Amino acid sequence: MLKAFTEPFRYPRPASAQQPGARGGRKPAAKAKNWSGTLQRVWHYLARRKFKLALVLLMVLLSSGLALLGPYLVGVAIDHYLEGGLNRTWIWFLAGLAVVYALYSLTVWLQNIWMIEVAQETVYRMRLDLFAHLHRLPIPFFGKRQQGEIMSRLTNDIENVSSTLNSSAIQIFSSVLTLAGTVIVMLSLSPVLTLLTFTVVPLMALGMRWITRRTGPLFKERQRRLGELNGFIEETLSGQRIVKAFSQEQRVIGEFSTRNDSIRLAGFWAQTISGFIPKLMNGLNNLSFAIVAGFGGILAIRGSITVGVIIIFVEYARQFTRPLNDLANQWNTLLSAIAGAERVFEVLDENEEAGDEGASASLDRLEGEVCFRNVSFSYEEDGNTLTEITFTAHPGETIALVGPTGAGKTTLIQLLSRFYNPSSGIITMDGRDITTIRRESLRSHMAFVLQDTFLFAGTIRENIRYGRLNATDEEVETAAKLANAHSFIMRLPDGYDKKLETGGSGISQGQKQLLAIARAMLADPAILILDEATSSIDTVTEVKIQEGLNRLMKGRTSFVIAHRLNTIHRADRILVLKDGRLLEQGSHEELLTKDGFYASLVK
Ligand SMILES: Nc1ncnc2c1ncn2[C@@H]1O[C@H](COP(=O)(O)OP(=O)(O)OP(=O)(O)O)[C@@H](O)[C@H]1O
Repeated sequence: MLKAFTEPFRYPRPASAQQPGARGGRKPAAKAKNWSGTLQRVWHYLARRKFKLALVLLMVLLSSGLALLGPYLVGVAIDHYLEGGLNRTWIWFLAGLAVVYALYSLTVWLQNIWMIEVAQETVYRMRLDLFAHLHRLPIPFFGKRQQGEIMSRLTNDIENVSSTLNSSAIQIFSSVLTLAGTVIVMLSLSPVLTLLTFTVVPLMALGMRWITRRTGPLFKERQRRLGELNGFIEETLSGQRIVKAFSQEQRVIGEFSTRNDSIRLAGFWAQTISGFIPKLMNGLNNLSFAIVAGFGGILAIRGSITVGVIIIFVEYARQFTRPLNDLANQWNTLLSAIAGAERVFEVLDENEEAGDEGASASLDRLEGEVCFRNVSFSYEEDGNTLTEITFTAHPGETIALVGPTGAGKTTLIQLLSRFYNPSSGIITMDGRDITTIRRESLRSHMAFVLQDTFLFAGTIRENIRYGRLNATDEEVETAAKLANAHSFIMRLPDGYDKKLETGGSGISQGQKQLLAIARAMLADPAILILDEATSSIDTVTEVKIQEGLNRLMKGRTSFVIAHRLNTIHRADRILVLKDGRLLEQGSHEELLTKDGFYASLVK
């Protein structure tokens, strides 16, 4: 029972937090840049549950105190037995000991569940804040970073913080307390025996340092290679069609095998070397046990200490090496959690979509007049993607954007929807500078039908309703009818309730386009942005799409990135872009007469 009592309590770690191979919680310590700042911000989250946290701390204090009291009472009980034999007082001692054990278990259990509650609430908030913040970040942020990398902050890094808060944080705190308490009680009982017990500490520290210095870089290397392997898996799975189309399966499997093997090797050495830690600790523990027993025995024979004190020291010697071991184990976990929290805060510190601070106006109505006045823009510091663009689109007009690849057609649309702000010049809608209008309000008057229509996992009905969330079922169906999507939807097994998988696999390219048109129809915008599909669609569907689009564009100012000659033909105005400059503008006939760049493109 004594052993069970003094056995260090291990907080259960969620399976996902266990690093395969990082035995004993020894994970690579990614370096945190600003310790105190990060801890303060984590504290800010934790402080939401101050009362619970205070209870946890109280329980940690109590359990640490009880952990010290147990062995002490055992020693005293033994001395008492040696002196007075089996009597009433001795029975009371045993009963007291049982109460101490029970209270210890209770306090540990309470601190554990309360801390889990606080930790889960903390990471729930952090996750929510991060996700909401990601949705307020400007588009360039997503261009600069890999999707997988952002995802890993939302999942791995937050999980790292979560598991550390769940377990390591209080384990470290209670280890420090137990260690301090043990040393104080040991010193008060026998300073000589305390010093003798401590002779193994420098050996432990040196041994641990020697081992962790070698395993740290190995675990880190293993994590790095694992990260690279994840990237490789993600890439090959999402590019599966290309892998198969070019018969690259064997090469891909070969490369995977090489990468996999390098992880195996790094993991093998990291674990083999770190496997010495428990052996070393055990050996040194036994040594300190022998020292206490041997020298304690001599001291007892001389009468300077009692047998009970030797028993207490034996237990304490065991007890103080454990917190040391725990501290060493948890340290790396703590460091990597701080680094994880830092990565989360790094994203939280990213500026939200710029420019909305001064944009307080909202648009109740929009006629749809769009003006570009000397608009220039560049993605990079230097260079110009668009230069001095000036044109006016009157309400209800269809504007076709044409030009060779890389001319700046998409960029012009990005500026119009305020995904980016112009470097110079001004864009107005109904005469108002669009930088003064809140983005949300501005975009509520716009709808997009893009080449790569994104359909979410959900039913067809839900996907169309994305255009206007409060639309009724009837409105959804009316929009689908106007978009020419109704007939194909009705032919599907579950009609409007057919479930689509992410990306809309299961329906054809043309059908996706029809759904996108229905979605835009439902949004009923004043301004429409169309990116005409370049992929060939069968003639029947093509006609349906065209009909749907014609109905959609009626009465709205439409910008079409046009690829088909008949779309361009029908446009009220054509903007001809080349190398970021607006070379020509006018109707098809006007531009042909001009016999410039457009005429040469048509020819
Ligand atoms: N996020 C970005 N960061 C840096 N440069 C970019 C970015 N997006 C586009 N560019 C560059 O800006 C220029 C204009 O690109 P844009 O996509 O507007 O051309 P486009 O006319 O739409 O071409 P396409 O018809 O091929 O789609 C190109 O030179 C392109 O390389």
